[in-house]
Amino acid sequence: MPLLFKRCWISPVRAQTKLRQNGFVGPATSFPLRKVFVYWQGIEPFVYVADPEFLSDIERCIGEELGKTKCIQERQRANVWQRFGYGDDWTRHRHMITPAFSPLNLKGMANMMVESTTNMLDRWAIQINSGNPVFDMEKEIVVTAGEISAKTSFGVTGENATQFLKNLRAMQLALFHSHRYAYHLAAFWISSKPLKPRGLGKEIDSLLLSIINERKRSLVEGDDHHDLLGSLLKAEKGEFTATELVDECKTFFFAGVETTALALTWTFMLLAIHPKWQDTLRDEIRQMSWVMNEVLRLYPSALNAQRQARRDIEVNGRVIPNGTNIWIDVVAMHHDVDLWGDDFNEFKPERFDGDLYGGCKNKMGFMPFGFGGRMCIGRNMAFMEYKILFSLVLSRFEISFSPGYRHSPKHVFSLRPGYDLPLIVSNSGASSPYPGKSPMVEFRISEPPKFLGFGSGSIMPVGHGSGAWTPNGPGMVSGNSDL
Ligand code: HEM
Repeated sequence: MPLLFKRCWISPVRAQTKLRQNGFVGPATSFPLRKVFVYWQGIEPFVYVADPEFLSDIERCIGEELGKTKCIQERQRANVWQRFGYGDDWTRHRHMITPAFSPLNLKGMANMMVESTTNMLDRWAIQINSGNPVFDMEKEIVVTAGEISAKTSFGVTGENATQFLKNLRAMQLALFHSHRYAYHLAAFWISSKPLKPRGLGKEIDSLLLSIINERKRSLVEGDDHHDLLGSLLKAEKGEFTATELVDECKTFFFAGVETTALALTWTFMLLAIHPKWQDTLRDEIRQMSWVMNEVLRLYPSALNAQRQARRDIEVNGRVIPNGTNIWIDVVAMHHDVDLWGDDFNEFKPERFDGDLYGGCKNKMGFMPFGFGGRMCIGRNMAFMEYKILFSLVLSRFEISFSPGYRHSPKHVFSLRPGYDLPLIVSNSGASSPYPGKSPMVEFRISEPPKFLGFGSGSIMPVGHGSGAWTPNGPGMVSGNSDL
């Protein structure tokens, strides 16, 4: 007992006193761990939250009461990156883009996903036959997810797609200043004239603008595109300015590409460690959702969510003053022993068997796609891409670890492997449950995608009342709309 007292009380207080004497100030030491406290970034107050109970109360707030944090908005604006979700007219934008994510529209995108994935797998087959079975899986996935995102966002294909992706990747490089990206992108730069990061924003904007103008012309002629831009143009009926449309396209691309690519990347790693799950998924595609949930629990693409109080908000009898930022620590909640139990650090997709929240003691403790009215609008699209990609991969290949892998997840904007993800890919010896054809090709031609879990309307606020994320639907039908 005295040892515990020393470790939990005496030592931290001593350390804190010493730090304060040396001018380091911050929240006071606390035992047990505080899950809600205030800290400052310069003159900006932040309420740190890793308590789902507290979050449940915040979630009741409507969209106008809780916006995105303005200080982060300023930083992103400076980076010519997405603006969606920050401005005062978020409601109008969200309404306008919602139909683009309808089940019918998503179904029209399945072909594009199948095509890009099949191209990747054909490349793999050639490389394996040439005697080199080791792939840097993160790079493979970033390239393919980027291609899928360019196609599904604004229908960019062929030569245009290649040039567009080069520019966008170069812009990502300029944004993230990460040596890892520099490495991947170098390959694209070698074969084309390098772009100056400063000119990139403008170059991408003008490329997008030309795509948008072309698409507006073809829309008049009755051309029907099933990508996100196509649906948006049909819905907005000239209401959006050219700048807004360009911003929207950038949002579609950036919001979808990193997040999905990382979910896929970490899944590859975990499936290589747990080959049993590769077999399970070959037999039972339904379990793909469990695996994706579990991957996003362990390695959430978005490590945190942020909000800003737009008026005084009452939470459990306490008031969060107007203007206060709220920093929600998603990764802390996803790894909280009190919420998940002793096996919280283990890869156990079966915890999602029959439970949308994986047995989490509080459903707000599992929020890979955010929460409330601002929850990720592309989550069903991500699920679709995930399922298509893995069903195609596993019907042809087996994945195993390369001894070169060094496990060191790194927080560079999102959570990514610190030192590549080298994996060995071999032709699958398993008997495919889909002899002669890929499962998703069948899905593509026959029926509406059952797993997408939408309600029936086109404008569907999500996550209201019922709490956090509802992968298969029940909470997705309209409730108290805060749109
Ligand atoms: C595994 C894949 C994905 C993950 C983990 C993910 C996660 C997230 C998260 C955490 C947010 C913030 C939600 C909040 O603040 O409460 C978000 C917002 C958003 N996501 Fe995703 N996302 C994924 C895929 C996609 C895809 C494929 C798209 C499609 C283009 C997309 C489009 C968006 C948009 C437009 C927003 C802003 C929504 C708003 O502010 O109203 N996401 N996403």
